[in-house]
Amino acid sequence: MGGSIIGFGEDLVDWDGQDSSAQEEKIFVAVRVRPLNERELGKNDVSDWECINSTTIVFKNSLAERSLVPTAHTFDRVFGTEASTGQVYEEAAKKIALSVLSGMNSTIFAYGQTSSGKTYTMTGITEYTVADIYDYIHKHSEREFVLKFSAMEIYNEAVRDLLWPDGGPLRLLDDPERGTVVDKLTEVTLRDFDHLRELLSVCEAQRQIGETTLNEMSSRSHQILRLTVDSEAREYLGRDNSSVLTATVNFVDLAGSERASQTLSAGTRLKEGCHINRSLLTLGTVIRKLSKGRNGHIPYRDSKLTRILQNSLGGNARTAIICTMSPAHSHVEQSRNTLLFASCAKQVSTNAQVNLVMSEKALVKQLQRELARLENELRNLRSASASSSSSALKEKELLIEKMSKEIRELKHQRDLAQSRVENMLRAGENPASKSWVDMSNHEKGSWGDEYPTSDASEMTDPLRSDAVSRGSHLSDRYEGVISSRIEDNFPENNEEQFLSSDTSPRLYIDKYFGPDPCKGWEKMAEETSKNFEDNCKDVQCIEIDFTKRNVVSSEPSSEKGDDHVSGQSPCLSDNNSPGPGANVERCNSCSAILTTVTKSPSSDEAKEFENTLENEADNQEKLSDPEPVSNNENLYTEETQPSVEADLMNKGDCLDKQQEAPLEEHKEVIETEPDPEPEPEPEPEPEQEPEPEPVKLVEYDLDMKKEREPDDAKQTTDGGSDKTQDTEQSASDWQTEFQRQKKEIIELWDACHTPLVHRTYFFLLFKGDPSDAVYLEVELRRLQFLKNTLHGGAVLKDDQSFKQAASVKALNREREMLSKRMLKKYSVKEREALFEKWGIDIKSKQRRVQLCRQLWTDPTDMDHINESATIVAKLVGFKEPGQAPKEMFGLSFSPRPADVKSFSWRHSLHSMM
Ligand SMILES: Nc1ncnc2c1ncn2[C@@H]1O[C@H](COP(=O)(O)OP(=O)(O)OP(=O)(O)O)[C@@H](O)[C@H]1O
Repeated sequence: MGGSIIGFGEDLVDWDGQDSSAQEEKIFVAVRVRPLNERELGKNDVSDWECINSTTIVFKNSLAERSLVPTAHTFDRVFGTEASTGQVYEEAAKKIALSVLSGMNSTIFAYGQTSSGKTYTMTGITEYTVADIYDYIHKHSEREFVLKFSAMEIYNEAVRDLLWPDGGPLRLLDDPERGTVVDKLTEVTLRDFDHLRELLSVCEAQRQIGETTLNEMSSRSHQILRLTVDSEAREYLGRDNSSVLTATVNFVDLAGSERASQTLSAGTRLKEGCHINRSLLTLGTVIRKLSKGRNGHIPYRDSKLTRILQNSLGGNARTAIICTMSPAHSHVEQSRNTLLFASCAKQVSTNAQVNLVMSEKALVKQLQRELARLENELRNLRSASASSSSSALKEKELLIEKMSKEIRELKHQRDLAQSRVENMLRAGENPASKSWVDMSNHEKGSWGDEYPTSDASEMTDPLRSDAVSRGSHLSDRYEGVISSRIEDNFPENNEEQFLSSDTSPRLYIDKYFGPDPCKGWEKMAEETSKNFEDNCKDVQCIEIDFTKRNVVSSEPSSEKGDDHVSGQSPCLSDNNSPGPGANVERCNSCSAILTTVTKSPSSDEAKEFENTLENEADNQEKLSDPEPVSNNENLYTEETQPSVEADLMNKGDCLDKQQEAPLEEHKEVIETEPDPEPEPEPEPEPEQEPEPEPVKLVEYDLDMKKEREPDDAKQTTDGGSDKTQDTEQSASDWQTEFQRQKKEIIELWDACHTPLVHRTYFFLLFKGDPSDAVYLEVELRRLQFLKNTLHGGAVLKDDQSFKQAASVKALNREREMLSKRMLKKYSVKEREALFEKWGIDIKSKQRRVQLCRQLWTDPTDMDHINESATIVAKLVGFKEPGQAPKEMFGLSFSPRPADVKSFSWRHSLHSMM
């Protein structure tokens, strides 16, 4: 034997290096010319045909006839009169017949006119094949083989069991998986070769034979001998991962076509001849139609012969047809018909594949492996994207560290200032204490009169000096405001109480101005810092170019605050080129936070703040306004720290909203937002800026948080700064994008021939939760890569995912495997309902396969997709739609990012592309 079976065990099996997956190949067609028989020789008949080489037969008669018909015919193999049956077997039948050992169905036909040598040839081929099979079995003890034999004949359109001839005609049934099945056909498990020989003898004896003028022993029926070979590696016997190769080889000895005039038949023979000719005519029609590319209806069902042999006629069995013919001139017409049939058969393709029957557990394991592979792919993609942005993350961490340091510094300075104030008040040694005293004396405005703002620089108090050095007199104003408030409300003669050692002005501030807005600020600031850190980590993939641009272009300042910005932001770079627009939002947020913390207040802002304080009703709200703060303006800082915190918190809240807002919106805002920096002429002139200044980006964020100036009121209203609205908008953006991405993924699945179980798994996993964004992205990226790979991109031929994705055949196999599970997973009623729903005739053949072939075929129809996913989920055993089958497959997806809610899918998608 020339071939060998390799890869036993779990792997598929090859024969002679054939691919184990389904393969399309043409029917192998050979022609055998028998010698002139005695009758023909007795009539001095001459031989019209000659095989001039191993593939060509030529007609060698008169010139007149030669001009009308083709004289040379080429086939896969032609055998002249001298060829032995052994040779015919070796060169035309063996390879295909023995495919049965590698799990492929096969069929060997003999076709030809009566008395041309069909039975003579097929008997030999059957015996040679069986001998080789047993020879193989003996040489391969590592596998356990089970051979089963059955035999039937179709006589006058009735199917007879040759191993149980008295059983009466057999019915044909349509089985969705196996095709046409002969009901109740006897199948005998063979003990050994001798057992088979005995059975062959029985068949021979049982077959309908009659004497005709042309053949004393003419077969009056089509005979089909069927040998099924199951094999399983002994090593895996009874184990979970065992799988069985199972295939059938058919030996078909057709009845011979005949002419009543030639056979001089009448009565029974004539009737037989009619049936024979009719079924052969159908066979010829089937072959002719198949040879033309299966256009139109293939009349398999017109005869029992073609119904039974449907799998061999353009189906899933490797097929060889040996056409026998007489060379006699008297049969030239029949011979030409035979060659015409052979020529058509040559064009017909079959699609054989290895029939590997897996155990349930093996099937689950295979699916498990597939899912594990996908999980691994996801992980790799994720880590690849993470590492690509690790430098950005580092910068963010540095920034966070610096911010924390700054906060600590601010806290320290605030505490220091506060204690100084209190000490001074207690000691009554500075103007502040005087103010309190004055207040108690009801000297309205005395503070402001005695210590006008312009004179503040003359004071020696370090706090004031510090404030003055910053160019701001807010502390004066602030205290003045406090004094006037207390003047109005403080009870008379309360000085003693007020100045008592255990009483702090803060108590009064609390009492008359509401609770300390700074209370708990440190904690909140720390938390905010932490949140910010998390957010930055979450968006580690954001691009930093744009942010860099912001900072570089920020208003130059010698102030410490600006140093903070330039020293700690990841945006620090001299790279002025704007980054991708999609990253603007996040960067805005980050830089805005920084700027809010570090920016010095302007005198205008101080005034505004003062006005704010004067408005008691709005006190709390105003204190929370995100006014810029100087880290050195202690009092001011103290009172405005909540602004920083509120701003930070607002940033956090609106982070996603900003990220998901369309870029255009941002551009527009960037270009139209007024510059809040103090200007002598504060008229904003955005059009004067040819390019949006980075500082404006920062300002945009600030302004998003604070109330607009009165003249900006309209803008504020129109700007839709309402947080709820933004949140809703953000949610709706996400949903829209989610649906779009899901649709794209579904289409890519289809284009990449992704396994249905995989599709279903992910489809059910994605429920529209923003926390699934990362999975959605990774899957999308994976598919886009695969699609590029499949459609002309850089192709890694040996890449496993490429092979898997590219395999339509694998997908077909998966469909078939799924169809097998329908019996288990659906009741008869449920199946019937499904067939009806999916437009499949409940009596049609292979209806379960038909249904599974329809699953996931229309990526544009979401109802179809939903139903497909539901069915696959049920077949595979997902407990319920939406429940990821991790338990079943023993999978544990990597934990999701801790804060995926703030993960910007849009940003990461852009950054990954
Ligand atoms: N290649 C051959 N060499 C020698 N004898 C042959 C050859 N082919 C056929 N014969 C003989 O021709 C006769 C008819 O052969 P066979 O019965 O196989 O024909 P058939 O095609 O099966 O006919 P039918 O269709 O009528 O059953 C037999 O006696 C057989 O031995």
